[in-house]
Amino acid sequence: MPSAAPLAITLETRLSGPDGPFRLDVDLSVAAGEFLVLTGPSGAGKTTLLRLIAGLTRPLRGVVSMAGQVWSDTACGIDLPVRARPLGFVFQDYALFPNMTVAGQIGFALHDLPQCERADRVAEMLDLAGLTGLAKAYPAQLSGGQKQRLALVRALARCPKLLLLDEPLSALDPETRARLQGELRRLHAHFGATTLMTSHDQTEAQRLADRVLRLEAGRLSAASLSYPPLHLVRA
Ligand SMILES: Nc1ncnc2c1ncn2[C@@H]1O[C@H](COP(=O)(O)OP(=O)(O)OP(=O)(O)O)[C@@H](O)[C@H]1O
Repeated sequence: MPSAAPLAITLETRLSGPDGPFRLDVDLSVAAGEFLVLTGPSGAGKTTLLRLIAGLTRPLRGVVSMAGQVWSDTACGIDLPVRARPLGFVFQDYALFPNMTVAGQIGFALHDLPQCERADRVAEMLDLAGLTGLAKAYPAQLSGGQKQRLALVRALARCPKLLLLDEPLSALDPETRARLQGELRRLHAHFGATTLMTSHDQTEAQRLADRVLRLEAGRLSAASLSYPPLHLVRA
């Protein structure tokens, strides 16, 4: 079970939804190594919450800290830039560079490593993603599942403390999606990163997560489980 220093989030901001303005007001503690899935209706603020944690969006007020390091604190004027936060972010649309090879995309994420170390690390990540044979391919030559596996290992290449996944599987066909759920859980276990994922799919959320929370109109609540988590089924 996850342990050690948690990710602690107390954030408040104003959002404007289709039914008018509402407040995102979140107080959340996530254990180190926990896999937490956020569900909830469209427009509830799930993506915004991930963006606030990553430092891509500024909150009205609040604090984000991870393993004792304050990433942002509006009261103290602390706001670490995204690149200074040890996190990986995976978006629904993969966000791959179209003119960069598969190996190049991973190497780019490791640009500050010495060349020989970088090559070894790229090879290791390609192997983990099952993409070694496609190292020289470009994103347009990959299937949806391959693109998403690449986006995942690219985000994990630097061994981030925190992995943020925004609807990472929603663009995939059901079969690929089911397969990638197992891949996600495997990579999560391999890297041990605390993981926060958003998903519209209740079954997916409940099978992947250590804990599922529901975000509705900017407020978090516990979601009840009706399916056994995938990792428990496989154990
Ligand atoms: N910077 C911002 N300022 C004000 N409103 C915003 C801002 N960013 C997003 N919103 C609004 O906040 C609401 C929540 O958006 P968000 O994308 O976080 O929801 P979501 O739960 O991720 O939805 P979906 O499941 O459809 O992706 C939307 O109505 C959006 O237009």
